[in-house]
Order: sequence, then C-alpha cells, then structure tokens
Amino acid sequence: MSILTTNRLTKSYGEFKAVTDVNLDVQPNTLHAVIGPNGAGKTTLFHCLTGVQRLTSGRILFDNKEISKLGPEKRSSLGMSRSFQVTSLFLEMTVRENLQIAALGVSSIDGFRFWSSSASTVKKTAAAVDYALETTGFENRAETIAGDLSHGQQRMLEVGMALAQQPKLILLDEPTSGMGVDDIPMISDLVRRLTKDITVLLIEHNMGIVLEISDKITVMQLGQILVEGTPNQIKNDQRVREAYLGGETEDA
Ligand SMILES: Nc1ncnc2c1ncn2[C@@H]1O[C@H](COP(=O)(O)OP(=O)(O)OP(=O)(O)O)[C@@H](O)[C@H]1O
Repeated sequence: MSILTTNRLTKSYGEFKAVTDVNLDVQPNTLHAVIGPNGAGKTTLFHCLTGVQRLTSGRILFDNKEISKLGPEKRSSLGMSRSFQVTSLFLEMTVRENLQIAALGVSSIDGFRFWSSSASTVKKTAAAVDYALETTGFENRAETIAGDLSHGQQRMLEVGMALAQQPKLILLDEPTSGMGVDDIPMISDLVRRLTKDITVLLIEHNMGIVLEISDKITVMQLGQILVEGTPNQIKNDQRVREAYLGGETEDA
C-alpha cells in the first residue's frame, strides 16, 4: 500500500499553472525522486506536499489520511518530516543540542516544549537523538558546535534534524545543492540508508545522483509528469533526454 499519494494535485499562481494534475504514488521504504529541468514545478510540488503552500485543487493522502488542508506542523506531527535548512540550525549549539531541539520541537520554534518535558518525553527524545546521531554517523561529533561543521556536514545535520522527529516519510529538497563534489557521496549514502527504516521523497536537480540512488523516479516538465520509472527506464527514455539539455542525461 502507498504511503503518500497525490490525486490530480494542481497549483496555480493566478492564471498560470505551476503544477498540473500530478498523480504521485510513493511506496513505503523506497527512495522516490522527483526531478525535472528548471521551472518544471518541483519546488512548488514540494511546498504543496509539506503544507507550506495550499493546493489549488486535488488531494494528498498520507498514510491513508487526507492531509490536503493541513498545515506543516500538523503534517509533521503525523510523521511527515522535511529536512531543515542550514539557516535554521542553531550554529552556536552542539550537534546533539540541535537534534534535541528538533526531537522536542516537532517543527516550529513555537512548538518547543522544553519546560514541560515528562520523564517519558525525555526518554523518547534521547532515543530519537541517538537514532539521528547513529543514522547520520555523527556519534563522534555529537558535542561539536554546529557552526564548526563543514558546509556538507551542516547539510547532513539538516537531515539529522528531520530524522530526530522520527518520521515515517522524509521530504528532502535538493539535499546536495551547494555541496562540494567530495561531500556528495556522504549525503547520497545517508539518503540511501534511510529507506531501511523510512520512506524518502527527494526533490533533486542533479540527474546523476538520482539515477544512482533512487528506486523510482518521476520526471516533471512544465508542471506535469513527463515520465516515471526505474533509473534504468529513465536513463534510456528519449523524452527525458530531450527534456534535459538536448540529449544529455548525466548531471544535467
Ligand atoms: N510565487 C510564484 N508566483 C508565480 N509563479 C511562480 C511562483 N513560484 C513559482 N512560479 C513559477 O512556477 C513554475 C515552476 O516553478 P518551480 O520553482 O516550482 O520549478 P522548479 O522545478 O523547482 O525549478 P527550479 O529547479 O528552477 O527551482 C516556474 O515557471 C516559476 O516561474
């Protein structure tokens, strides 16, 4: 059974349709990537899925519940977490403290519940932080100040913050953007590992990474789904080659 589906998801800005009739079907414990050239509608789709933007029409079902009209906090409390941005890390705090905040706070600063933590919350939080530390491989850096991490490591910590919320599904928006080539394997290995426990929906521009690590790929163009399939199917699809820089499929 699917963990996330969209049914004719459409988002318009005035007369302009940025996303049109998108039907996504994300299976549990898979890495499902959405790719497409500039302006394809990936970011708009991402914001509609996280609840940052309202759909113009269509429906979103997560874990068998309709979530189309729920805000970001509610979605995250149901188990749908998005990766934080480097700009939302607490750079003067340690890695562990950042993860604790994410584990306690669910998603917004207003939601933090430091002061009313019961013993069971503290225990649950510790387990969530341990899970995030272990999965990101940050066990040895737990006491490092986040501001002292490299840019690539900070991006890993963003993913860790989402993991500390112990989601069923994690949504990642271009997790490798701005990363040096040497750091990219670190994050792509992490993303790949995640599907052991949870589901990953990855919005990504870099075709090379997506072909390497995804189970299923949805290619968007001009707000619509152009083609879907396994990395092999996508790699060999003429329509995809044409959409990406006149024939190139690597790193377009
Ligand atoms: N707030 C907005 N108002 C009007 N048009 C918008 C708005 N946001 C996005 N668009 C338009 O919607 C289309 C899809 O944009 P979107 O950012 O979702 O694409 P994308 O696939 O994420 O592209 P990129 O890889 O360049 O970020 C584009 O034509 C864009 O100009």
